[in-house]
Amino acid sequence: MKLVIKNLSKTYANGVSALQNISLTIPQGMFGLLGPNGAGKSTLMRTIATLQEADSGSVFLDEIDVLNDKQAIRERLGYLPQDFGLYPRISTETLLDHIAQMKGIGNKGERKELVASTLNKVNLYKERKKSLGTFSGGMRQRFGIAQAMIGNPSLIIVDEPTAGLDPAERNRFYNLLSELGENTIVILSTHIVEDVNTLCSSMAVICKGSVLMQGKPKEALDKVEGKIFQKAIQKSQLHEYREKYQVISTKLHEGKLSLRIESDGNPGNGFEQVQPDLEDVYFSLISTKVDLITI
Ligand SMILES: Nc1ncnc2c1ncn2[C@@H]1O[C@H](COP(=O)(O)OP(=O)(O)OP(=O)(O)O)[C@@H](O)[C@H]1O
Repeated sequence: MKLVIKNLSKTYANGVSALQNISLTIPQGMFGLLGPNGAGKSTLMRTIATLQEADSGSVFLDEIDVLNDKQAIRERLGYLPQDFGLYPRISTETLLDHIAQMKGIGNKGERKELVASTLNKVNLYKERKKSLGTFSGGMRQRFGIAQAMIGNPSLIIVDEPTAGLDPAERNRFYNLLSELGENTIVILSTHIVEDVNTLCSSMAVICKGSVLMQGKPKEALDKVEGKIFQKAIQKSQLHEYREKYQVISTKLHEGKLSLRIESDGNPGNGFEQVQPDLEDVYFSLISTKVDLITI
């Protein structure tokens, strides 16, 4: 099973070109879609989820023509949007039952069992009588996954799901997602590199509506191997260093600025070579398109 996106473009009425000829092949497993704010991730996710129209291009889930056979894809899709609307006063159990019904599970007994087992999987069974309005952010996201996974979808889309979760909830959420990735396509759209690093066997980076890379995280790392150097400088020296070097990221550490640069050879001047991580890959790609360096 794979999702094949070809030459997808979308320009909004205000002239913003959110997707510019995007082509991606997404295999089974967890796929990370990384990009900064405004990259076009949500536009792409909503288009695949048939919630908005593209101007041109095609999307196929195996033989299903996603953009033209919306009903067929909706039956096989689980979607957790970025702003997940809740019905604050309805109990968790009732709402999930309702969603299962909408997804075509007509038999009441079968639905009851499915709702119970799904709530168990996301660790909300004990909370089943509580209304969603009383949930914490992490509980809400776990409910969001429950409603996305019900009905056995072959494609699951989750849009920036870990924003605002504490580390324990984030871990729980990671575990849930990685289980889902075992026999479906799960697209995880995020600007958090750590999410992709932890979970995804393949990935893409998009920025300003274009694909900057796609492949396996390991292949992306190999491309910057031996090219990342680090040095601590004073904040006031940043401008001078940016003139001389290809600065890809900065981090404040104990009041000093830890600078990471990309260089084909050893830059000298007190720079130390470091083992690249996925964040370096991401910043190296993104820095060609947008300036993310601020202090
Ligand atoms: N309905 C809309 N009308 C006009 N412009 C829009 C609309 N939705 C998104 N945009 C613009 O399209 C671009 C891509 O937005 P999109 O929400 O797809 O990005 P994103 O990668 O999901 O960003 P974020 O991480 O901030 O959610 C942005 O410049 C955004 O301002």
